[in-house]
Amino acid sequence: MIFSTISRSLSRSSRSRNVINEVNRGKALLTNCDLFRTPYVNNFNSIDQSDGKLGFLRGYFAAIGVNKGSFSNNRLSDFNCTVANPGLRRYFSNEAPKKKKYENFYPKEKKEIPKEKEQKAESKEEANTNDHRNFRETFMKNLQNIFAPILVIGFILSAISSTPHEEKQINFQEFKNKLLEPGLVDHIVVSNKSVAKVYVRSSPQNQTSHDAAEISDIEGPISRTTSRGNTSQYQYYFNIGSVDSFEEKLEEAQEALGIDSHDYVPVTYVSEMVWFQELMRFAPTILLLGSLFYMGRRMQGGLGVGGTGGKGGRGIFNIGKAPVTKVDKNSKNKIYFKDVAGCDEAKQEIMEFVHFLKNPKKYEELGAKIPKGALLVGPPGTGKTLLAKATAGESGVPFLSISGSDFLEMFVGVGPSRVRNLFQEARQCSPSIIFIDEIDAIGRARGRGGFSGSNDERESTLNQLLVEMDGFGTTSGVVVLAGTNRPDILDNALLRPGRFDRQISIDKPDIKGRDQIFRIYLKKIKLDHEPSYYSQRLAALTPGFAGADIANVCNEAALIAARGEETQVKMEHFDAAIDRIIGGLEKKNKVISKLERRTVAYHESGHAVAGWFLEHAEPLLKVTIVPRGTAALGFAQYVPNENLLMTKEQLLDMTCMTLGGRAAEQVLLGKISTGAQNDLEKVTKITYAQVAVYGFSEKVGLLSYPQREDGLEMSKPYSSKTANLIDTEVREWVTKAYKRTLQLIEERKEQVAQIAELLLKKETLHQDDLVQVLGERPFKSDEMTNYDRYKQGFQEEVEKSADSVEEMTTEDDGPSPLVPEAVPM
Ligand SMILES: Nc1ncnc2c1ncn2[C@@H]1O[C@H](COP(=O)(O)OP(=O)(O)OP(=O)(O)O)[C@@H](O)[C@H]1O
Ligand SMILES: [Zn+2]
Repeated sequence: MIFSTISRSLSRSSRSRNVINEVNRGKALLTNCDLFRTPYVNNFNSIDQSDGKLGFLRGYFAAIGVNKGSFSNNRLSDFNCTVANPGLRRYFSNEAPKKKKYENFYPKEKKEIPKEKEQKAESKEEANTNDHRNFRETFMKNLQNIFAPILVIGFILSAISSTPHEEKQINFQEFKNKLLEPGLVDHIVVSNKSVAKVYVRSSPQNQTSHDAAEISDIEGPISRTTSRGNTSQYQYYFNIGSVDSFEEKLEEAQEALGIDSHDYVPVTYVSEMVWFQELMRFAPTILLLGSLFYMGRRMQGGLGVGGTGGKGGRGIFNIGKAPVTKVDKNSKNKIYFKDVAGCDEAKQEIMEFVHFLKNPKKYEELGAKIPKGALLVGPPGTGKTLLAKATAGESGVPFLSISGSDFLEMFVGVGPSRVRNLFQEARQCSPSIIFIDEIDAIGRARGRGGFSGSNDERESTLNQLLVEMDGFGTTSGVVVLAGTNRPDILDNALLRPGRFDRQISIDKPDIKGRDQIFRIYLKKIKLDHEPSYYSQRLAALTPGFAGADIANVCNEAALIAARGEETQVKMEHFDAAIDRIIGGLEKKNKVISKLERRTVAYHESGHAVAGWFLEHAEPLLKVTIVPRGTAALGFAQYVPNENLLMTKEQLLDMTCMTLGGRAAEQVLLGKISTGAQNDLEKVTKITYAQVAVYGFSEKVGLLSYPQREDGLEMSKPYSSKTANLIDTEVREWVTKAYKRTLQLIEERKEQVAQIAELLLKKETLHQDDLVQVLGERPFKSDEMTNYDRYKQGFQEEVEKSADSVEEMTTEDDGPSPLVPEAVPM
């Protein structure tokens, strides 16, 4: 099923391509030619996909060198146990140091890749999951932070308040007998109406003040001079039931002792504050306030859902503010145009905008209205975001970047308010540039395709965006760039002049573009040759790859080299990396019966031989029966040329080559298998396109009914009669093509068998092996094919242009050299 993976990306790219074509005044006619522009593979399909996951895991372990024996059988659950088993874990940990090796492949000063990745890792998801994981931890920590001090303070206070003085608790009886009777009581202080503190004279009342003074010298801080010139000390206390009963009892006792009522012990009443108790009284309030504060802090980080995730600073009251990344003059890690290879036209157009921004007067004087925005359109991974980042670095004006989905929030009204705030911020620092990535998240056509309630919110967000871009009271000085790979679903109002005036299309790079992108990424890798040696060959090998795929190839190659304990990355590693990217992981230990292997070999051999002897078929690069990916048992890989147009003959040859596998099965094995399903699917698609879209069929005529990619089409634009006609025509064409293929395979029967046997022996055959068996390919084209380029490189052809591009882009200071070219002076 290799093709399924490719075709998925293909359908995306061809979809956008479709649109781009429309936009580009129907420049390229053959949208479906994408089929042939990607590294084209005919693969043998297996029906059994159930063990895909296990296969993947096994592939992984095979690749990292884990003993196959670890897997006792085919069940996935076994994998779980094996990972839990410490032995395997050791394999993982053994892996760890190897990672360092991988770093070897990047020269030291080039630490950019990890950095870039770090930036990517700031992605919301990751931050959010981290948030959740850490929530409990942080909560506990905060709990400790807040409450531990409170507890400690409380403890200290309580300790202070109950500092063990030498006071002794006594009862009233003792008080009466031991203190009152000998006349030692100086005075009594009743604290808080509950405790009577007895201040004791060191000597009975009748002693001289001289003695008392002597005593006072030795006494501690609690002593105080009494009103009678004597010192007293608080030494005893006792609890009283109530003030009344205490007074009564005291009076009684003094009366009984015959003390004169004038000499009665003076009693004073005080209310004392006990710190700890007071604190405890306020504790609930403090707790409440504390937790409110804490929650508030959490809100700032957590409630900024869809924001920059945990960057913090956005509280619940800030929710209407968009999570913008701002780049200005002083920002570090800037990206420049030289970091974006290819897409020179797009660079020029963007710089034109920057020029508008910086010198508006010039245009306004002539009565020209300055364009408001540009849409960067292109398939995924072609560098739209990268180009926008580079614009930020290059333009020198403040650059506010946000993702379309960041506007949307779970609260109603947040989206529009974020748009308002974004533009407000941009206007404040104008001239400035706003970049909205993946604008389709909010820019989808209104009133279409959605039953969810979130639609209203999205629509009002879009409306606000429309208003901000070209509404009442908007001022100039702000340019809006937006990236999307689905311009077809955008609201028309967004695309009209005055809003996104221009569409800058960034297509998948052609061979030169790929060469340049490879150069950028190869520079970061330790190679055994010059980067240019590889970049040319690799560029020829990877038609249909976007910039992101190319970056991936280079990284993957370095990883594979590291895994093999190599010190340099070589061509074989790049080969393996490309195979892995287009075909998925190798599944060397997939259990395949001998018969199946034979079927696969003959099938692939059929493709190879058919392609070899068909003039317009793509030259084969290699054919393999090593199972790869989720379900493919083998595939043949071609090096397609980047044609913009395809002729009927070319398409016929393609069809026959694709049918070659099934034909070989039928002719040589006498049995057909399900393996050709994918091929047939492809053939059906190509033939339908020829008959119903490209007007190749005489019977159907020069009519074109392009299929809508979103599948929203309910009724066909033609009658059932035409539908019938199309169906019969397609069937006829395929039958004819198959007959032709059968004939070809019949003629070359022996060669097909030879190749198949060789395949069974060697598993992978390259073009050289085929030449040995089949002889040189009988067709020579006058033009250089991608395969020739792959073989020889294309030194002169590219060197000039590459140099000129470098000249153009490497100068950093001063106005970009692109500007004068772009702007008509
Ligand atoms: N022309 C290029 N030059 C250098 N690197 C590139 C180029 N195009 C893509 N890349 C690499 O691919 C990565 C992904 O590109 P980017 O995110 O810009 O793609 P995109 O077009 O915005 O994709 P999407 O539409 O999926 O968001 C970049 O980070 C960069 O590493
Ligand atoms: Zn096939």
